[in-house]
Amino acid sequence: MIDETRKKTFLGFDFSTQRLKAIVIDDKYEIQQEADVEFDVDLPEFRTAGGVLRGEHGEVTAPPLLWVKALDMVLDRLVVAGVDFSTVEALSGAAQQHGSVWWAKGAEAKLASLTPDGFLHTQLATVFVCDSPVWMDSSTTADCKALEEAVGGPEELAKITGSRAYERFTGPQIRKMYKSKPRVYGATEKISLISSFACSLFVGKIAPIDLSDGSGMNLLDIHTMKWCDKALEACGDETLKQKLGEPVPSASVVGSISPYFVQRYGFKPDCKVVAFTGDNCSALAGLRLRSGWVGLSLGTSDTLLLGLEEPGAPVAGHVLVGPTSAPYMALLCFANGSLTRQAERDRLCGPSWQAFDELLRSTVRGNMGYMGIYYNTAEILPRAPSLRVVQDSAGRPCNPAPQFEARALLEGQALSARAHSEDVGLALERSSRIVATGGASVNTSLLQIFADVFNTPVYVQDQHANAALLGAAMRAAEVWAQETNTQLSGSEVTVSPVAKPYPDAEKIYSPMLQRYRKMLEELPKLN
Ligand SMILES: Nc1ncnc2c1ncn2[C@@H]1O[C@H](COP(=O)(O)OP(=O)(O)O)[C@@H](O)[C@H]1O
Ligand SMILES: O=C(CO)[C@@H](O)[C@H](O)COP(=O)(O)O
Repeated sequence: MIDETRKKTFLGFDFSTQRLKAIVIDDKYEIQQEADVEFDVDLPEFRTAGGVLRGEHGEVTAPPLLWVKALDMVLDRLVVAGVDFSTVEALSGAAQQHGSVWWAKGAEAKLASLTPDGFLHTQLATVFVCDSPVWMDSSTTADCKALEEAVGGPEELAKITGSRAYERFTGPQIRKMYKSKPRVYGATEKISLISSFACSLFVGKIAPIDLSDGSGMNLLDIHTMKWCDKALEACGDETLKQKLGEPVPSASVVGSISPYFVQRYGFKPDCKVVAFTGDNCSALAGLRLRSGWVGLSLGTSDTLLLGLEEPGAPVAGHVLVGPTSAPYMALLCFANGSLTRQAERDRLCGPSWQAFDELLRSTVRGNMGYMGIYYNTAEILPRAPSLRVVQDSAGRPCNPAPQFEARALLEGQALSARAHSEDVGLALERSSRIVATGGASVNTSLLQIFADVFNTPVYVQDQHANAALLGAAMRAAEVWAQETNTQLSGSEVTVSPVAKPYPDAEKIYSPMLQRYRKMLEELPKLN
């Protein structure tokens, strides 16, 4: 029997690219406490830039111990913020997608026998076989080709797994490890996604991969919800299935919290741990999009999200298993999001969003014909290397004044999002809305540009600017309520308009969209 009078809270985490965030909500979804740890700033000893380490040939990794140490830190920050962990009924989390964590032999036993008087990071220092390849990695083109060929071509792979082969997807990443570092592969007991790795820390055993994040691997059959044997065979040996474990629905309780957290932080022994999922999946869960609404996540990457009733067969972008009620979700991901905006801002006017905003305000919509493509990192959509292309109104290469570059950058990002969303059949109607979330969703000038370019109003959620984080805590609450047969008195999440398209938006941006498509066609292609 659940004691109705006792205070009940739910804890959510987001292990995203640049930081670890944590939030405590009550059973009415009201936010109680929050804390975060910024990897580059708070944990400089790992020497990351934007949360990652870069190699010479497109390899991008992060040390998993960084995330473990960040968890030690964020929990201590929650203690300082006054969190009473004994009120937490359930917790869940989100994480940057596609990255893989390679556990050494004996790791599971270690997770089960942590002593409460030590930090996690000191006790888990030797349980990882290597650094984790993350979603910005673009070094697996050959593995993508091999996987597509083995399964019967890119269209066939997309039909089965929801995506053609993408460099950052975990299947090609595993194949690269298997082929180029067989000793690392051989020494690995289990392979987790970053989401299931984070969940494992809480549950004290290797946690299962959830179906929604699991469909970002090019390994899962999104129709049968089982691993695709042909894809597994192409990416590893006969031990791969066992290394990955059986995937579970995202709304599963994977266990109770491990004794470590009970003894060290005062959690209840029956605090439930709900499967962790991908950050975009969690954002979709947190945004509660209605029919015709589209999510726009402006984190390190920019992504477009929406719920789907049917999987379809995408020509570009991804179909994932849905994290909540919609059976499937569509995802488009642009690698050059906030970090590119931030780097260009620094170059053009120094480290102030206000100064950047002043630059924007001294230009007009349509930017007098100046247009640009700014890829500071290899782009995912379209597949392209880092580059910069800036043109004047006659289509000539140019080097315009900073204010024109500022607008060219943001208009270019929004035009790219519109062009690619149209290409996958996403048609916005008069009643449509874009609901923005993520770190850059506080920037109303950026949201105004998206509203104009899409000719669609942009809203933000009233409760929190990070739907992935809020979504994690909400999923914990909902799955707990279902499991314990409890009615949540939960208030509805609400959204408010922040940017409305100007009446002449379509007239300005429709011809620019045609020009932008041409610029995209002329980009150098990756092999
Ligand atoms: N006012 C702002 N305008 C534009 N971007 C912003 C603003 N404030 C923060 N950001 C961007 O938000 C990004 C972090 O967003 P966040 O959603 O926390 O990323 P992630 O979840 O990928 O770690 C930073 O890279 C920063 O550039
Ligand atoms: O690769 C993808 C989605 O396919 C990225 O969106 C990652 O999931 C990183 O998320 P953020 O840290 O940018 O939120």
